[in-house]
Amino acid sequence: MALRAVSALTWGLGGPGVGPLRSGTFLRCATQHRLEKMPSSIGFPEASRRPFSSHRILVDVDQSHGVATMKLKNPPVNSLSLELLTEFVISWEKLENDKSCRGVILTSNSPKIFSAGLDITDMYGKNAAHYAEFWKAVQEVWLKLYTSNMVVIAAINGSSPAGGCLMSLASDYRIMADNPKYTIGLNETLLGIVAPFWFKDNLVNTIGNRASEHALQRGLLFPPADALKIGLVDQIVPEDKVQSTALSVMSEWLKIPDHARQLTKTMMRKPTADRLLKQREADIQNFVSFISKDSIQKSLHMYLKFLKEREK
Ligand SMILES: CCCCCCCCCCCCC/C=C/C(=O)SCCNC(=O)CCNC(=O)[C@H](O)C(C)(C)COP(=O)(O)OP(=O)(O)OC[C@H]1O[C@@H](n2cnc3c(N)ncnc32)[C@H](O)[C@@H]1OP(=O)(O)O
Repeated sequence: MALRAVSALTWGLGGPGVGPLRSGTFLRCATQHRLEKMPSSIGFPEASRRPFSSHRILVDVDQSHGVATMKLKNPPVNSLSLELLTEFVISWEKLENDKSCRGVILTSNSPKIFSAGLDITDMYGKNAAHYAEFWKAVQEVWLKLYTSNMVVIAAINGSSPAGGCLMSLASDYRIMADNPKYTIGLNETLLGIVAPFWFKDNLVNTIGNRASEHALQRGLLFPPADALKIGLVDQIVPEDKVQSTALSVMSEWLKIPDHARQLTKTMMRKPTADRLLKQREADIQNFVSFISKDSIQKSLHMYLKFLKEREK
């Protein structure tokens, strides 16, 4: 009975005003019925799985439930290199174009590390053209995640500093493994660099202005319990429950009619995304000139040295 009510609502609202979303909505309603019958804590049945992958991205689409799991796979620390970012965009577009895919769980293939953030070696000792290409790819990944029509859930199964935190922030919901050894946050200032305005905007939209001011200036990295307290993550769960919780949360989100959720998401996020879109080229130029400075290159050099030499 409840299933029918959801579908009637969805289709009833699929009028001329939501034209571009309509056909997707019909397809997605069929998926929705099956999804609501799914015991949410189980994995995907083999028969309906359609995996695809590239060197650094593994994707497993469960077609019958309309949910994909995307895993970052760039050992040793899942740094967001130009190659990974490029492959990410290609895989993401594939999912966006797959009308049966309504939600993505973003996670890591490595134990202990969700992502070490932007690959510092892409920001150090390269030329201006490389920095520009790299930054454009960083922008593109953020825009894709932040403005996606799909439900995006970050299953943060390890540490998630800086760019790793940004990917999580761009998701709709964040579930983190409750292990005090893991941390999450925008720690750019600790590297002697500055989080750009759109990292800051995404953080402010998530945890508020005062908490962002504090966290950003000090480059704070929060253990899960503290991240939960300030709203940087939405839920913390035992390490072995991250994926099953993500599936369960996804099934709740997918009960909402797609077009209504998507329009609401757009209403909430478009002004922030537009701020970057309006000055995308200037933002690239800012990054290139900032990162090329001798003082910044020196800071990055020192930080890389610190990472290599610190006691484990
Ligand atoms: C007027 C205002 C103007 C403003 C203009 C603004 C313009 C924009 C400015 C620039 C903005 C840039 C934004 C940057 C965002 C980022 O994401 S920067 C990256 C930040 N990341 C980090 O600080 C994380 C660093 N890494 C770690 O803390 C740890 O590695 C780990 C993730 C916790 C894992 O620890 P562990 O398992 O112990 O592994 P390690 O031994 O430390 O590392 C293994 C090897 O990996 C190398 N490595 C680690 N992180 C990175 C990385 N991010 N990039 C590249 N390489 C990395 C590490 O050095 C080890 O290397 P080897 O010793 O050679 O094995």
